[in-house]
Amino acid sequence: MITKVILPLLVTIICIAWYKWVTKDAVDKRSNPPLPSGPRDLPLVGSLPFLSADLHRCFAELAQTYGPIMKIQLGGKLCIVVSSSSLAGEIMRDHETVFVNRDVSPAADIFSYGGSDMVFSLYGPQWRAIRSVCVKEMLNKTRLDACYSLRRREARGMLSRLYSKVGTPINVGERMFETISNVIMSMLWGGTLNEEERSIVGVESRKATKEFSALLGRPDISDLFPVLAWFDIQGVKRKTKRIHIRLDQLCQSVIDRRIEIERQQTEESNGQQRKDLVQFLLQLNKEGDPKRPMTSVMMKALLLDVLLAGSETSATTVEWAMAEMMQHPEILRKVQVELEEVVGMNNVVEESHLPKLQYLNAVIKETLRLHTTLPLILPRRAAQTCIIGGYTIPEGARVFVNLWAIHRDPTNWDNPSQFQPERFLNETNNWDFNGNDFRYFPFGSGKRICVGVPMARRMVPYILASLLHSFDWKITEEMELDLSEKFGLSIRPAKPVFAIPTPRLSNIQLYV
Ligand code: HEM
Repeated sequence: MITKVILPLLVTIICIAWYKWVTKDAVDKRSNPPLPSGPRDLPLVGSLPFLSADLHRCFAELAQTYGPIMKIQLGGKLCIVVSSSSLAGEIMRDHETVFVNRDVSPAADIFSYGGSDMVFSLYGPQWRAIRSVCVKEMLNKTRLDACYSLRRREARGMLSRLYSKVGTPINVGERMFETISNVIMSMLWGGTLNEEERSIVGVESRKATKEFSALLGRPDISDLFPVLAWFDIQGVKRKTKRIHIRLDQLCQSVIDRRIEIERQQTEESNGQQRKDLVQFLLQLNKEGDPKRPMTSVMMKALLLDVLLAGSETSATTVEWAMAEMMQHPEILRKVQVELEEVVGMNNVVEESHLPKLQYLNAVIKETLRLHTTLPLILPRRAAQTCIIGGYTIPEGARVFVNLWAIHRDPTNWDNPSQFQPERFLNETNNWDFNGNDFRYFPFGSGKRICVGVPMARRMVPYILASLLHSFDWKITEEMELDLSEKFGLSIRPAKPVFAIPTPRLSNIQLYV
């Protein structure tokens, strides 16, 4: 009886179990595609020991072996790197809601007052409210037009300072950072502070934002090994907190100053036009409209966002454009010929000239392609497990889109490593900055696309055009020009770019 019933039953069960076990892998693969492949990793540290400091280049090289989507274990973080325009489209457009949040490091968390800003906050009602205020009101055309006199004042100041240094080598990156952050600060609080206050606040905040972006761009053990975060081994958290306190006090002092000014104002002058952005934010704060919330923490977080996100990116773009033109004097000459035609030689550049400066605009587009300011954009975080390019991206993975590699992809660009502004002329595609073409999107794409595009579109060409219209620039043989890159929050030239200015305009009044 036992042999007749139990034995066949047992054999049947074993056969079914064996069949299930054998086919399990195939079924798993069908329903759950595998993780992408990637470089070897070691226990605990992952692939960290095998990576070089300039991550964007290193990722691009690894992609040659592992393909346009790969998995890299950085310490305790599982990272996914995509390096093709089609996969960038899958991440940033097709599955936008899954990847809409940034993967925030401990330093970024401190910088953003725990996500009360725009850059690092979670996608949700608060982010939507801040973003909408920024896009519709703070950086809209009318307000940017109204701030033109502040930008103009800073640009003229830059020309006058350069004029006093003619014939001597200028550190282009430093001067650009100074000028652009002055322009931004002027728009933020130029109507609130007097000249002396502006200069004190300017020096302090430039120093602090530089230190901040160095900290944000540096690999942090607490970020890669969350279990060690408490120990803050490199002291990144401690240093970030220290700088943050300084910047917080600085923003608070500006806000207090504005409150004091408004208190002193008479009834009639109170109705005057708002002159700067602090004034505008304070107004929102007072209104207390729940649809447009603006607490004092949000105000400070937003001021820091604009300062940090706007100055280094824009200044670096001008610095790279200048470096490329030092390398290619024929391109510099073409820009100057265009400026002579559009602006004239007895005049100064105005923002109203910018739409007519097509070659200059092509130079800027090419600079943003070849020297992609944020090479890995800002890493995103997978909110849920998702299939991209036929592979599984697990929930919580940090996702890097290697924009630097996409902007140099030979399948999309001829001679990708050459600086050729002409590629942006005579094209049916006008290669705009709206992030819809995943072959070229220097300002990112989708809901989190750079909110500062309208500001950068005015500031960067205006400053560059002013520099090239008012001065000739040259380098001597001793001033070696090195176009290699240094990886950080943004890519800067590894060695500072120096150039010597000589005035081009005969009317000295145009420099004062
Ligand atoms: C050449 C100059 C600039 C470049 C290349 C640049 C590039 C970028 C990029 C690539 C992103 C990430 C977009 C994404 O995740 O899809 C970004 C975000 C951002 N940028 Fe810019 N940016 C520039 C200038 C500015 C300026 C002048 C401001 C000042 C308002 C600014 C403010 C921001 C902010 C607030 C975000 C975060 C937006 C959000 O998360 O909703 N940027 N930028």
